[in-house]
Amino acid sequence: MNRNDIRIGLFGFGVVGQGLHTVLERTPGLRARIGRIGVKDRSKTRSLPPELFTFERDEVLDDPALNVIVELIDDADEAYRIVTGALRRGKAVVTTNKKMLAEHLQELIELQRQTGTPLLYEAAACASLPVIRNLEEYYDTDLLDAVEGIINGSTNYILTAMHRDAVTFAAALARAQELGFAESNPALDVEGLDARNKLVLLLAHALGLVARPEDILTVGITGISELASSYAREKGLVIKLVAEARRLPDGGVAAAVLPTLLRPEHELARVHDEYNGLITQSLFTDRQFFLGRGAGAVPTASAVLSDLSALTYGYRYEYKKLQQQSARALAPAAAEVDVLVTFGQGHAPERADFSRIHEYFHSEQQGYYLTGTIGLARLAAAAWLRQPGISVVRLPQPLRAAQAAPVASAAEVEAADCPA
Ligand SMILES: NC(=O)C1=CN([C@@H]2O[C@H](COP(=O)(O)OP(=O)(O)OC[C@H]3O[C@@H](n4cnc5c(N)ncnc54)[C@H](OP(=O)(O)O)[C@@H]3O)[C@@H](O)[C@H]2O)C=CC1
Ligand SMILES: N[C@@H](CC=O)C(=O)O
Repeated sequence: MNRNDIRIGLFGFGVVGQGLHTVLERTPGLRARIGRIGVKDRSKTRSLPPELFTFERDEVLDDPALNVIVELIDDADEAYRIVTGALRRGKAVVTTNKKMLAEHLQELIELQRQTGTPLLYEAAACASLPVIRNLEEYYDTDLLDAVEGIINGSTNYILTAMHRDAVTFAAALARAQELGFAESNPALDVEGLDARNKLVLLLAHALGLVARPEDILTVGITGISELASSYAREKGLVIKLVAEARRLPDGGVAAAVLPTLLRPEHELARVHDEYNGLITQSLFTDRQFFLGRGAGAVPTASAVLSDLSALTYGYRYEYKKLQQQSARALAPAAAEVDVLVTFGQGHAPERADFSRIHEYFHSEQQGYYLTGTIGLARLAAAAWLRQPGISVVRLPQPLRAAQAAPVASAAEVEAADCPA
């Protein structure tokens, strides 16, 4: 494929698909044209000539006039069929579907190797931020210790609107949907699952680990309590949904997506609206920070455009960290985290799950909270974590290797004076 002859078979003509059309119209220097568009809904009026559209997947995949497939649909199962079908036909693919990628990453890496056909997905993690290719190429030799970021635009938009502008959760979510930031199923955003899927991609390209999404502890923003918000306000902290992956000294990796209290001087505390921010931590460069729009039509399409351009010079992911690392795995049992847990009477967390309880508080009006240290595996397995009426927010300290300390002694629990 050369820069003067990019013939795109496009799937999806929604927010990102139309964004790609806009971006291509305004990009001199790359002669790309959309040859066919696969969509689903026969009743929709389209802004382009009807003969461009089809409802048959194979009409696009088998069209010999098209030399690249761009998959921009919101159905992960159908996206999987499109992407694997294209790779098996030897057609290079660009996709934005992080759910599909996270669920099938190992298989898709294998398929690229078997077919010798590239699959690029810069927009699937952090939309317009150029993170995947940077993690893959720039940090090829200076090995990364951690990535930490706000990697979902909708939840950041909602939290910003609620805390800065005093908008309700429902109104902020509705606006994020109108603006094209939210997933078609917004539960993926607000329950933290979209951030988790993106973290799977970052783990592979930053730390050389292909994780199963369901193995990553994930808490979204729907349960953040009023008491947690007032705790944040009183301490001068902000709550953001943060995804974090960190190498532990024994070689394992701790990873989680958690609402997190951040100090105002933290880079991520100043990431607002639908913006994303990603911090990398490596041995030689130390700390670096990427900032940019994490959702929306044209910003997302700009990353798709960049992938199309990369294909014209033969670029493909080599999954360099996967080659460099041997047998790296998630190790939640070797990690711990400091959390704020708020709860009401009759909804207390299991105190014995904590290795240390730092503070305990009760307010007649607002309920109870405790702060403490808990093993990541313990927290993930805790039945109380998913109970209504209990809210868990990470304290500002990063994930870290678990200390040898035993779980809270009876005396410590007694001293903390928590209710049962
Ligand atoms: N919106 C954003 O900011 C970002 C989105 N993404 C990802 O990009 C993808 C697209 O998102 P977005 O554009 O917002 O979604 P939209 O809901 O706006 O558009 C979805 C498109 O997919 C088409 N579609 C759905 N199911 C099928 C199917 N079975 N066969 C063919 N076409 C189908 C729809 O067809 P029809 O028009 O007929 O309804 C529609 O054109 C998703 O994977 C999303 O996660 C990634 C980064 C940012
Ligand atoms: N729904 C996603 C869209 C981009 O990936 C988000 O809000 O981040």
